[in-house]
Amino acid sequence: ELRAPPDKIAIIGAGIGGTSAAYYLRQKFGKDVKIDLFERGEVGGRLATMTVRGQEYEAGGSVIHPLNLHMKRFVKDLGLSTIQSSGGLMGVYNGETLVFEESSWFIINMFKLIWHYGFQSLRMHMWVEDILDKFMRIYRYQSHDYAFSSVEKLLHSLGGDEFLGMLNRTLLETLQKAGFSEKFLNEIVAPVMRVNYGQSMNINGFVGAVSLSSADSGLWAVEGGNKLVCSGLLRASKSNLISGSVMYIEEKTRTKHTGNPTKMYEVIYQIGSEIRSDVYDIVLVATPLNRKMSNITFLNFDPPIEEFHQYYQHIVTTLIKGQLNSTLFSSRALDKFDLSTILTTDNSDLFINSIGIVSSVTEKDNPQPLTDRGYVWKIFSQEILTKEQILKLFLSYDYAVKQSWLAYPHYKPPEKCPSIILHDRLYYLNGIECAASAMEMSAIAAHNAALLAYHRWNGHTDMIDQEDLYEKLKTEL
Ligand SMILES: Cc1cc2nc3c(=O)[nH]c(=O)nc-3n(C[C@H](O)[C@H](O)[C@H](O)COP(=O)(O)OP(=O)(O)OC[C@H]3O[C@@H](n4cnc5c(N)ncnc54)[C@H](O)[C@@H]3O)c2cc1C
Ligand SMILES: CC(C)=CCC/C(C)=C/CC/C(C)=C/CSC[C@H](N)C(=O)O
Repeated sequence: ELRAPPDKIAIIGAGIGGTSAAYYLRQKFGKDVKIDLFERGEVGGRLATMTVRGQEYEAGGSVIHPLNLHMKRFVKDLGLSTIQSSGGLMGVYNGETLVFEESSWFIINMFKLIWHYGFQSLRMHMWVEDILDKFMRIYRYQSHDYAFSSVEKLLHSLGGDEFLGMLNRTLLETLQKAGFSEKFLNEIVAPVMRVNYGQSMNINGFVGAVSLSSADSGLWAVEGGNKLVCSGLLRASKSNLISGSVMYIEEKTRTKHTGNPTKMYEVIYQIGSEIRSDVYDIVLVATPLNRKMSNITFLNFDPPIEEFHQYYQHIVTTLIKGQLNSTLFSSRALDKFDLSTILTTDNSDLFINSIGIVSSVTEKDNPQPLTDRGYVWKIFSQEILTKEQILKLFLSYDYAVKQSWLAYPHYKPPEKCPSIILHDRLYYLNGIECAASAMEMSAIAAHNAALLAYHRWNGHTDMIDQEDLYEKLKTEL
């Protein structure tokens, strides 16, 4: 019942979304389809490293959850190795003092948490676990080849109205309703949102839960850099990398070798000063669609493709090798200061969101000071740090590098996610970021888009937007 596979597929963007789409499209459509992957920057996109004194450190997407099964699978299939994220002790600074400090003794830590916040930390853990449990259903659905035509339908199939409700309410509203105290929210939850998404608790409840899951143990990264997954998937998918910038996509009618006039997509792109074009049966857009980030124009579509104006949050990653000025945070001298990560509260009025010691992408053990004059610290801030600000943070430093990002959507519930199907055979992956931006979310969107493109090409409508999948697959056991 299968139609002949398409001749050519284009994917725009070689981040984790685009490269995993290439991998899954190859699995579904087989070896004969030609897959072109367009990338105007570096393969990896928001997975990138920066170098300090000859060592590489993650500058963008850095930690992966132990239950992120697509990322786990890629690493295994590609023969890559992993590094466990080193714990270290965390403290929370409110602009005046450290309102919470972890202890290296598990039991003392427990007592501290209970003393400060009662059993809220445990309740929060259970709340996140319950959401993760439902979220994990996606792997079952995808392993049975089911696909969804919108982000909302995908989320509904996992967690029903509860998940859709989370998209439409702020994390603050959701957690207040669940009875968490102001103190716990301000001193623990808000700092986690600031380090992960550079935003307040006014982000949507779903991305809030994803963010809180990063407090689980067992986080990991890829040895050599997470971007190795992208270059590995590109190779494994036997796709053709075109290092150029896509400017326009236009619908065109072409006569194929069968002699039939066929609707196709012309992709017009720039390499250096040269403009080229090629036509494709299927196109997947794997980059956020907005003027600042991808600047792709859709020409002559009837009806026109909707314009996307999603605003992405500006975040700066700065890496500094130096000696922290611990007195900024505590009256203790540096030799008594054992925190390796400092988060900040929303009202801290500080020019940073967080600061923490980081390991290089090859360090298997706990981070080591590069010389006796200091560790490498990673700082997240809304704006580029001035020299005066760096000198406030460090007693001395001898190296600083920075990278500015349009990092993730500026979350503002209620969220209306962009469509996955932009046109007949034109698909958009990054709409999923409106629910939550993370490597695994891009991989899930990529697998879904590959399945959707495959089923729509072959007319398998029964594999798309099936309701009650959880119950159906349960009885299939
Ligand atoms: C600072 C930071 C920290 C993060 N930390 C984590 C983390 O710890 N864990 C986690 O899971 N996630 C994290 N994330 C989020 C994660 O990195 C992203 O969700 C994920 O990498 C997005 O991948 P993507 O492939 O969808 O998009 P991208 O990586 O943005 O890929 C899109 C690609 O398309 C290319 N492109 C754009 N326009 C065009 C065009 N016109 N023509 C050709 N190519 C084009 C771009 O150059 C880019 O390479 C972090 C992100 C940032 C910025
Ligand atoms: C998608 C699911 C279920 C889980 C992903 C959990 C996760 C790893 C979230 C992190 C998201 C994120 C944007 C983190 C940014 S900062 C990361 C880190 N603290 C750093 O210092 O770089």
